[in-house]
Amino acid sequence: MSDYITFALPKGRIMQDSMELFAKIGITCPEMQGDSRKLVFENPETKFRFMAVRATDVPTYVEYGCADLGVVGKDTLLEQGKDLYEPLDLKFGYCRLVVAEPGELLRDEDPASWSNIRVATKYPNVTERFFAGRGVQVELIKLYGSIELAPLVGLAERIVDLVSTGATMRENGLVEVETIAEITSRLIVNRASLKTKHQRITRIIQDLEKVLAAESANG
Ligand SMILES: Nc1ncnc2c1ncn2[C@@H]1O[C@H](COP(=O)(O)OP(=O)(O)OP(=O)(O)O)[C@@H](O)[C@H]1O
Ligand SMILES: O=P(O)(O)OC[C@H]1O[C@H](OP(=O)(O)OP(=O)(O)O)[C@H](O)[C@@H]1O
Repeated sequence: MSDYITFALPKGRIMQDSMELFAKIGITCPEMQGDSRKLVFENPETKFRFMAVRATDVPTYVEYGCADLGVVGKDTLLEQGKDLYEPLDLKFGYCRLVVAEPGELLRDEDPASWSNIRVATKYPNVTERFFAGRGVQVELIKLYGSIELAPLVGLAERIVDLVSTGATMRENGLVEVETIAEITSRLIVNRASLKTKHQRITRIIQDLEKVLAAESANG
């Protein structure tokens, strides 16, 4: 067993928020500063290792134990449904997963009357579950990015995607129909690591919990 604690972190927007939070409990990695194409960074003094991976791949690295811990959006967890321990809501990475369609289409119809629709999304499982709960049949079109383009070119009139500032929807003439879920980033833990590295991992969770509680008390 490695004496390192390994984190899988998404390369994009979540990486910086994660490292800023970890610094507050003394987890740092000087090797990560500066531009680099490296994918693994280590702090040999404190025995922490950080892997930079695609956001959607974080749960896989943690599930297979290549990483003991990971940070990932709740959207990805809802979509993948993997068996991971999810002890903490880290509160950053806030956005919403919504159903949306062109504004002019919403003016002419009532979404409550939908019975059979086509939806483009990066989140087919969440979308199918959501509409199944409403008794609406969906034809799913799986996309990997720029979902807002689909209604503009007639690929699908409706989409399910993330909204943060709302700028992407607005600039593409789309409006929200309904929120499916509020999203934040979560800490996830490999179940075996929780047993084999119990003391160090429990300490990390408890320390983070204290920082998050203090931050929410300070507004
Ligand atoms: N506009 C946004 N504002 C805030 N958080 C967001 C936004 N878009 C995505 N997120 C959150 O950040 C996570 C990672 O998003 P990011 O854009 O870095 O990766 P991605 O390119 O969507 O994923 P991948 O690289 O795996 O395809 C998302 O899963 C979500 O939880
Ligand atoms: O409400 P806004 O602040 O405009 O943000 C929403 C956009 O951000 C995300 O896309 P991302 O930047 O990850 O690119 P992608 O479409 O390639 O996934 C999301 O999929 C929306 O397109």
